[in-house]
Parts: sequence; structure tokens; C-alpha cells
Amino acid sequence: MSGGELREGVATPSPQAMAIAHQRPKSSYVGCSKISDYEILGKLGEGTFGEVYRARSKKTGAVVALKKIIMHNEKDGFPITALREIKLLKLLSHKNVLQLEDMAVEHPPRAGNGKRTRPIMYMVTPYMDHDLSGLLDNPSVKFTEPQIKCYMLQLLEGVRYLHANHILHRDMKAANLLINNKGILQIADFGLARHYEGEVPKPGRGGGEARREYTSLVVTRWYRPPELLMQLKQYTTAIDMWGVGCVFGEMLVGKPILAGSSDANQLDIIFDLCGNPTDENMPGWRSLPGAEGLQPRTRHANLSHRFSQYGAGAVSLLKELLKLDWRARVNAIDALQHPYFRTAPYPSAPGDLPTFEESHEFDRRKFQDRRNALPPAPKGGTVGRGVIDGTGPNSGFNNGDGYGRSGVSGGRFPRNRGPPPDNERVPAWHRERGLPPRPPPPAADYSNGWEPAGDHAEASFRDRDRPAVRGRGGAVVGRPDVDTYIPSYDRDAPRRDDRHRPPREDWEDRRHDWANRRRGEFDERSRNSRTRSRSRSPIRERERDRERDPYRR
Ligand SMILES: Nc1ncnc2c1ncn2[C@@H]1O[C@H](COP(=O)(O)OP(=O)(O)OP(=O)(O)O)[C@@H](O)[C@H]1O
Repeated sequence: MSGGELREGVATPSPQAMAIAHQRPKSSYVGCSKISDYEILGKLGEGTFGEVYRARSKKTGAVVALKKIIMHNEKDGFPITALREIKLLKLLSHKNVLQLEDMAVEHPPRAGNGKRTRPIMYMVTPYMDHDLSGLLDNPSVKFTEPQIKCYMLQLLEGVRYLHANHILHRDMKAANLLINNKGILQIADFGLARHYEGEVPKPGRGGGEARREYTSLVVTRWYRPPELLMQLKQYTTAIDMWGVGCVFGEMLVGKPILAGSSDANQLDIIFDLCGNPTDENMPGWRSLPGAEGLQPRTRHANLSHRFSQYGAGAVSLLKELLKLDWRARVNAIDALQHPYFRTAPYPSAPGDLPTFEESHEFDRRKFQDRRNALPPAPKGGTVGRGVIDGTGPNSGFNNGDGYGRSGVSGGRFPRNRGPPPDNERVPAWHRERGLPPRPPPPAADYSNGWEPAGDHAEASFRDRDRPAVRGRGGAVVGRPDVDTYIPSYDRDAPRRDDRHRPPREDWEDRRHDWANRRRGEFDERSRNSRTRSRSRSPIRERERDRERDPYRR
């Protein structure tokens, strides 16, 4: 009974045998283009899920991106994550959401032993010149306030569309926002997205009511909201809005604003920014599974202080997006009405934005070469090199103002914000306006439902050496060493965001959380798989090999 298992006397073929038995003849790929319909122009990137190429359609002449669907585990056949992404993208049509235009199939020649090889599938989307994180990595790119407003409006339009159509993106981050040289921003990468069964957002009513539970192990760490870090499962569209807030802050500052080095540290730096959770600012937080045993020290939010240089309007919108209480967090419909967008300087029209040299994963090496001229940046930052000085994760961050400007070894420039040395990368605002910091924009009326800046500043100190704390179900929530995604900051390391993203190979398991939870074993399984994936996963091994070999990047 080789290759099969015996169940109640009936032989079940192995998945591999099933896949071979059901291999489709070439002629059955109806509705798909052939890969030979495209001329490959170069490689753009390599995710955990697929390689991405730039190509030209021989039929239309259009330049497109081809995302190759990698079969990590051949015997399981076509990855469920890819199927979900394709299914969702086929349903969606919005100017700020990346459109799936075609699928292309490649039939590789038979193997040397005469065996048939599996066809390779490609997703075909319009070519976009940049992803936002690549663009922000480019030291010659300077974002203006009208430009940030323009991108934010487009991002919010895209998110409003997704949420209105019951889609949770669940991996909102700068690397998944593609921008072309016509100034159009599109939300991409729906590999973690899913249908949302709750009520959709309505004006003035936040993220909607959740109707069921989902896995909380989603969203790249730096963009993960506090309720997910505390393992809320009945979450709403508000999880994507937190990510929008992180991206907004990143555009203002020029680098990720909440670059936690572990899940525990992530929560800690969120509390530094937004204040520690209380019954007022995050009602019910104590009863979240991941909050049990958490004893965050008292601290006031310092968001207003940290972002004061970007003006009262930006601070006000950021505070609405980065609310600890997911029920009170602004939804996309309301964020689009925020006075920030109706105050001078007004948003640019997309067509008026400057064009930039391409910036994708594979272009970043050239930016990294330029960045190597910079002084070291704190671990957790994205520009410059990490400080390997033995002071622990996020070392520069811990002493500074939250953006790596510590005034000591990890800082980009000192807190007094005097002019940075010529060779340093300067956050977008400073680059644009020059120093000293720009004055606040003309006073706007934020009294109409929007709170003006009013937090107390607080010098941050992070208790990174907290002992382990166990949450409900025994989950360790307060110790950095159980977290799977420890970033590496050498120049040959993989893309910044992916180092903090749950590995795809585990997500399929996590997506079956409904069934797993019914068996009461989800928390245990997912925790184990996260820990295991770092050390044993063959994909991680391959990635590590690739990191070691700079020529493969
Ligand atoms: N349509 C496109 N145009 C230009 N570049 C693209 C396009 N789609 C993807 N890319 C580039 O390829 C990279 C990886 O794409 P994507 O995030 O969709 O793949 P992924 O396998 O899901 O990656 P990951 O798992 O790392 O998020 C993007 O960050 C971007 O730089």
C-alpha cells in the first residue's frame, strides 16, 4: 500500500499520488495566457510566496509584473494562500487596489528521467515602479506634505473599498503599497486577506462589529495593532486602520515608527507612543488572552510630542488611526473626511507628483550601498546599519525619541534636532523643509470632533528585560526570546518587513484556526509552529542560505 494510508480498510492515496493522478493536460489551461506571451525583462523581488518579474506582454506591449507562484511544498499542490489571493483579486476592481489582469502558465520541459514536471503559474498585474518602503529607502526621495496627503487619500480610498466589500487585508504595510510614476498608489499582496463577516464600517461608527473569530497571528509585526498583539480574535476592520496609521507615520518620519524587536517589545513601544492601556483608552484590555499577567508601567502618550513638528492636523489624524481602543479607532470613511486633508498645504493631484527612479526589492542594494555611508542606525530601524554593541534589541530606540534619534550611538541625529551631518539620511520632513524643523501649518479647526494635540511628552525607557509573562492558555506574551521574527540588520539581510512577518508556510495552518480552535488546540499548535519555523523550516533554511549568499539576492 505504498504512498497511501489505510483508513477503515480503505486505501487513501497520498496527496502526491492524488496530484499526479489529477495532473491536467496542457490544453485544459483555458483562459490562461502562456508564459511565452510575455517577454521577461528582469527580476523585481522575491517574497516568501513568489518571485516577481518585470515583463512585457507580446500581445499588448504593456509592461506587467509576473508573480511566480512558488510551490514550497510540492506534494500539497497549488498553495491555498495563492488560491485565496487570486480568488480575492479577481473579485476586486478599484483604482487603488492592484488588479489581477491575467494568469500565465509555464510548462517546463520534462525532467531528465522523462517524468512530467508541474506547470508553473504566474499572476499578472500591472507593473508599478515602486513599493512605498523601497521609495522611502531611497535617500534621494523627498516626500512633501501635499504628496503624503495624496498617497494617504489614495490609501484610505483603497481601504474604504476593501472594507465596504467585506475584505480584511491583514498585512497592511509600506512594502505592500505599490506606487507608479503617475502618482497612483495601489494596495497589493492579498496573500493574508480574507472575507470579513462582520458589519462593515459606517460613518462615525469605527471598524464595525465583529461577528466571528479569526486567527490573531496576522499582520507584519511592526504594523500589528495592540489588540492582535494581545490576541484578540474577534477583531474588526480596525486592524487594517492601525497599519494605515503606521504607514502614515512612516511617510512623515521617513522610516517605520514602531519597529519592535519582539512581540513583547512591540507592545511596549506602542504603549510608549500611545500611553499604557487603561479602562478608559482601551476598555476590556485586561480580559484579552495576551494581557493576562501583563503589568505595563504607567506612562503618558507621547505621540503629540513626537510628531509635533508635522503639525496639528497630522497629529490629530495619527491619533485617530493609532487609538489603542480598536472600537474607537477611526474607519476609512471618516479618516477621508479629516480636516488634515482640507487644510493647506492641500493634497497634490497624483499626476502632479514627481517621478523617481525605480525602487523594488532588487534595487535596494544600490540604496543600501549609499546608506552604508551613514552612521549606524538603531536595531529596528530600516535605514543604516544596526548597532551591534551588546545593548540588546532596539538599542538606539530605547534611549531616544522613538525614531532612533537617541543622541548616542544608535541615533540618526540628536534630540535637539540640530542639522544632521551632510551624509546622513534625513527624515522626509527635514529633507524637504530643511532645518530647523518646519513650523506648524496654519492653524486649522480641529474642534469639530477632532481632538487637537494634547498629550504629555515623556522620555521613553523600555523595560526590555522583562521576565517571561504567561497569558491565558499558557502563551508566553512578555518575553522577547519566544518571538519568531528576530530581525537582522546586515546589508545582505532580506527585505526589512519580511523579517517581521509571519512565515507563509505557517499561515495556512493558522488559517484553519476555526477548526483548530474547536479542537481546543490552536494556541498551542500555532505557538509551536511559530517557534519551530525559525529553526527547522526548510523554507527558512533556504532563506538563510540566500541571505548568506549575496549573489542570490
Ligand atoms: N505589480 C508589481 N509591480 C512592481 N513590483 C511589484 C509588483 N508586485 C510585486 N512587486 C514587487 O515584488 C515584491 C514582492 O511582492 P509581493 O509582496 O506581492 O510578494 P510576496 O511573495 O507576497 O512577498 P512577501 O511574502 O515577502 O510579502 C514587492 O514588495 C514589490 O517590490
